[in-house]
Amino acid sequence: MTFRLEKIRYKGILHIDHLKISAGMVTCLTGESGAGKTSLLRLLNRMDDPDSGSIFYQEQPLDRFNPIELRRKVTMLSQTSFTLPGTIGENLQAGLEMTEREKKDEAVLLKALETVQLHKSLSDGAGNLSGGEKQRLSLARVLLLKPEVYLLDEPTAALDEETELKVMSRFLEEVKRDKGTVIMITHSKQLAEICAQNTITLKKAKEGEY
Ligand SMILES: Nc1ncnc2c1ncn2[C@@H]1O[C@H](COP(=O)(O)OP(=O)(O)OP(=O)(O)O)[C@@H](O)[C@H]1O
Repeated sequence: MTFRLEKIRYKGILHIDHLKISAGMVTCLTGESGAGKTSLLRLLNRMDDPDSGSIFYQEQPLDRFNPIELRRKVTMLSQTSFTLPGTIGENLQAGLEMTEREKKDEAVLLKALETVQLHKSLSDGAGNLSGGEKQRLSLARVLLLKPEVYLLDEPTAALDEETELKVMSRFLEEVKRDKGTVIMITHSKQLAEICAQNTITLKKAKEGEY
């Protein structure tokens, strides 16, 4: 078990009586716009705390974790991807530096780009990448961090369907090899059908069990 939520109430947005999320699996989070999917991900790495109820990570209460340390293990990739000034290579290394990890060799960076199907050179500038390319760069950046849990908020929304499936199947293969856990918000039914081992569907502010 990775996460267990009990009697969670959050700002009138989330009412979750019981929810368990398994380790080493891909869980897709679906539900209509405004149902609270992003809010739920933010609770899981303590970007926000619930108003009441308990969340456990590996059976430890989440509020006992230092938020910064927790986010090294449970890492969120937000809906809006960003790039820093500089090259693609520098952008990849920056993710490692910002989280106080060792820099990686070029071969490792190139392998991450290949996984996300971003066919660019490490010395290319990151500023001119398209929205979909920036999204893939962000995916490569988080992949290099190798967290225990990946919280992905619509990681491929800017990609066409064919590229989305190709990128995510390779990305998830890589994560599974490292026994990582993925919790991913997606609006793509096809992506959820192909990739998800579990699906959680949130409903708008209604009492209920998931
Ligand atoms: N910190 C906050 N305080 C108050 N309301 C908030 C807060 N964060 C989000 N909301 C509201 O809570 C609702 C759920 O937002 P959330 O972003 O979690 O939904 P979502 O399911 O991820 O939606 P989408 O699919 O459109 O991204 C929205 O109505 C949003 O405006």
